[in-house]
Amino acid sequence: MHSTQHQHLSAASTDEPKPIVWSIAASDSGGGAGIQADTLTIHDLGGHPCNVVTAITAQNSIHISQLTTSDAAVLTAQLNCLAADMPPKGIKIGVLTSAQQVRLLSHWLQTNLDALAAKLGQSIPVIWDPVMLASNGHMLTESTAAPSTSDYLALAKQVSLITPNYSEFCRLTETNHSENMHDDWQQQLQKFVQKTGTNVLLTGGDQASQQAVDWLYTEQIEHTSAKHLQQLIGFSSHRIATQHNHGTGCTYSSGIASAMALGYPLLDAICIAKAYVNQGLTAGYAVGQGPGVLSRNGWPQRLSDFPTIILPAQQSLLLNEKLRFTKVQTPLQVYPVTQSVGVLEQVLAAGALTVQLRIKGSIEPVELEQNIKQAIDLGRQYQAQVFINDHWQLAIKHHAFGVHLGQEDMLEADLKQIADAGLALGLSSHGYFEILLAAQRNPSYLAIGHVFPTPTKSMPSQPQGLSKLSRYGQLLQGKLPLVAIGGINAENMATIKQSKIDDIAVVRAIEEAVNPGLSWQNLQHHWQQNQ
Ligand SMILES: Cc1ncc(COP(=O)(O)OP(=O)(O)O)c(N)n1
Ligand SMILES: Cc1ncsc1CCOP(=O)(O)O
Ligand SMILES: [Mg+2]
Repeated sequence: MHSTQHQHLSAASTDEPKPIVWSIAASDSGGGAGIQADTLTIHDLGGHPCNVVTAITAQNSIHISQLTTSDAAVLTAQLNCLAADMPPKGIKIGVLTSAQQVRLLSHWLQTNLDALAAKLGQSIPVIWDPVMLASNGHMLTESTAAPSTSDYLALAKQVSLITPNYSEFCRLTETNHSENMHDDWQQQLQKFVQKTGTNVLLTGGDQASQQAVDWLYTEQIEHTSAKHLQQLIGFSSHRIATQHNHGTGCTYSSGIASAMALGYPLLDAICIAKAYVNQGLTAGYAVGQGPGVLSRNGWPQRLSDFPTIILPAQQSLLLNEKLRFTKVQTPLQVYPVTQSVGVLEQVLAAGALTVQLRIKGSIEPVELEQNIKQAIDLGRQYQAQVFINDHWQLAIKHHAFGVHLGQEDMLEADLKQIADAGLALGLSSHGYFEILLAAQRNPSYLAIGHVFPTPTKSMPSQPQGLSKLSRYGQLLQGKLPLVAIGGINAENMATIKQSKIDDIAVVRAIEEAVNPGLSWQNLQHHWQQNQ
């Protein structure tokens, strides 16, 4: 790659305006948690931090010696002043010390959030970390003016996500807290989410298990497959043994707010923030005599820092067995995807070694099977890798080289049967969450899309763009073949090369060409030239 192209890519990501993220939280004079942890997180992940200080603590690494609450006028002045000039693309709420503060903020959000969102032309994610107790055991709510459960409920209804640990969740739901959560925590979680209409991420930080699992119960999430709504989803990582964990919860919630402010949907933002926390804990360090703080090392890029995704409703994905799919034998390079057996034959004759038959719409079963069989026979004739989209049973029946499945199909199909039949498997993904979920199935290649806007398919996700694509490329480079798809053509294909993605898949660039074979050769030539 030319050095000018490298410069172009880094300039493209740094030139983007930094999204403003508000942290509404308490100051930690020790610099490990609260406003200070949020500010470091927001900055480290590429946002501009703004602060609304709810309280000032005199605090070191061992204890809090004083807590001074901001009064209503001070709180309101900060909120209004920022709203007038620095509207947020994400908000994180931390310590609120009193019933008055909780009520004030509920009311302020109810009155102002929609107008701010309208001004920005997008919804504003609000992440509430209902911290009530500091990690050193100090109460952060005033005992004489503690918020009631109905105060908390009113605020819960104004936010997009709440991130309590188990004991905070018990306080929010008025359940008794024992050492470990009660057996019925799943029902409690579901009930609370249904009552408030708000997503809840029950964090496992205060549990003792070897795996640190955070359980999300979803309600409404923008730009996300309907399959993941009203569902329980686990985000699991090995618990990192360190005492330098002061500020973990603040970092997690402000990390989610920052990633959402950068345009990642909620499920992706949780993956990013958890990886950021794990990265910080791994290199945590002491700053006083007590527990130390998380290290700050920028955007997480190590796959091992990212969580394993658990979907309890999808029994097929709970298989412990690692499935082995046939590997792709040659790089996919420019990978044509077409609904026409005629086009498929033309690109094979022109030299394409990997192609996909993607038949959509209503078609007689007999004709469908005939088309699939013809495509597979052509693959044999040209010694090419023919993938069949969606129809995995027919692909197995007629011994295709491989099957391509979308995220939804992946949850329904019998992947073990595909692996046992010796077929290759390509999986689609649209962002970090789906990438991690698909990568856990060990596919032969992973498609990432849609990179640019495309009329070929309507999807809940938004176009990924080149900055996000580069991040996915950095995360997975060398781990499995990566294919970019969506809106790619001769004019923009060179920009994809900068993102460390190995291959590209195209529909219209081939199907709409007067001569599909020649078009494939031209695209392939340009792609190889940019090596
Ligand atoms: C190479 C490649 N990538 C992505 C897709 C999309 O597959 P899927 O998500 O199953 O959507 P449909 O193609 O079925 O609409 C693909 N076909 N090929
Ligand atoms: C099937 C599919 N999946 C993600 S984008 C896409 C369509 C890509 O089509 P085109 O190359 O015409 O933009
Ligand atoms: Mg499909």
